[in-house]
Amino acid sequence: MLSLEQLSQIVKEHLGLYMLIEGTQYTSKWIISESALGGRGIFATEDIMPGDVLFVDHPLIRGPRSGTTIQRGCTICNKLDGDEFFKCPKCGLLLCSEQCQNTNRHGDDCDIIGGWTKKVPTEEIDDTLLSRALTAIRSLLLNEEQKQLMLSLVAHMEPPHGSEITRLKKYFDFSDEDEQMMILACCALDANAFQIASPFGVKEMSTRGLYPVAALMNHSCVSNTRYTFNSDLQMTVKAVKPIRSGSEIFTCYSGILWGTPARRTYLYKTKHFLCKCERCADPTERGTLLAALKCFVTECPGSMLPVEPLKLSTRWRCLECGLFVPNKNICAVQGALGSLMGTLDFDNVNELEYFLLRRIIKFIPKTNQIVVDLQCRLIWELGESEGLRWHDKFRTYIGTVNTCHAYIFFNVYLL
Ligand SMILES: C[S@@+](CC[C@H](N)C(=O)[O-])C[C@H]1O[C@@H](n2cnc3c(N)ncnc32)[C@H](O)[C@@H]1O
Repeated sequence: MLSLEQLSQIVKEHLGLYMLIEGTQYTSKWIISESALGGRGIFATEDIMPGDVLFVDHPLIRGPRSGTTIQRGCTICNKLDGDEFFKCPKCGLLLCSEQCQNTNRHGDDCDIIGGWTKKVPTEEIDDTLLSRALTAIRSLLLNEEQKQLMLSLVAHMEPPHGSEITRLKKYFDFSDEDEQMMILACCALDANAFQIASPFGVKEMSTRGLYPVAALMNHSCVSNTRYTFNSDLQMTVKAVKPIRSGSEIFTCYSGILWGTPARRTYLYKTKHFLCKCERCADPTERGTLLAALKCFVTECPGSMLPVEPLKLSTRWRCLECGLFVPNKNICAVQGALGSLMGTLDFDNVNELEYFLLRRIIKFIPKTNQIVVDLQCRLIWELGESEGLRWHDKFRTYIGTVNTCHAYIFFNVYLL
């Protein structure tokens, strides 16, 4: 592990190239330091105002995500599967066009993979597996300093990572050294990678990037920054609220509109920690009641919330009639709601609208994250689809969407 001084130096060099953006010099208003949450974090060295750019990071490695349900697409432009897709005869990577095949990026990928001895003919190589492993494979292209930076990031070793690399050995021979580096890259990616947003409406493979400076930011469910990507996949991190000198600068690893049980479970499963931030500790989540469920007493109009939200086995209590419900019953309802959501076709706007207005609202309070999520999706779709404009539907949603969203964004994100 590098010392804080060594890490700060490498980070400065990594960012140095990008400090001058559109003629503006951004001086850093933060340092890397020990965090009370454990490990390192980023801390303000002067008072920071909302809108201030904190840094512009660029990925050490980027590429397809590694989940088993990954979509099949071009490994260069990320376009999703079509008739014209083919495997590169030299390396077996999936491509959509000669143009993508002729890019430097593919040339680099192909040089590494094409340099390995193939154990089977190219047609028999599992291109989906190769795509899942590709981001880690790209770690072999890093120079020594970049490797050092990647290896200085937190890495999740348990449960064991890199099965996609081990499985590749059925198709290729590569050195133990390469294997070790790719597996370490998988561990670093798991702990630190950011999913890269693609422009709305563009159907692309989901991708991720290892942004090493952003990766040093710890999580808070009431983060004080937000990030955006430009077309070159640079990530700009800006403050969204005043940050006092000496305070920690946070990002949010989970969905901000998820209720506490959903956020904490996600953070535990993916980032291996149980968040204890003040939003997680507040049963009402700053009055937004995002996790609320309807009271189990049929005639009671009340909402139920966890009594001690930081305890995984907490009882829940109705705010109206005071009924206590054991955690296992709450989990059963949450599981059933999750299954119900799993049956939805999110591309079908009419189905979503029917589900929201006629079905789900009978079972959960209007403040619940599922209602909020469906409202967001509908606003998005109705605002974008031809002949289905958001303002035409305005009256239907005005009571719920306007007040609910303004309230949630204000309380959760901005305060
Ligand atoms: C992307 S890294 C953040 C930087 C990290 N602290 C370091 O020293 O490099 C993510 C890891 O930091 C820790 N972490 C981040 N936010 C946390 C929080 N709110 N509470 C506890 N641990 C946190 C967890 O170990 C998590 O897996």
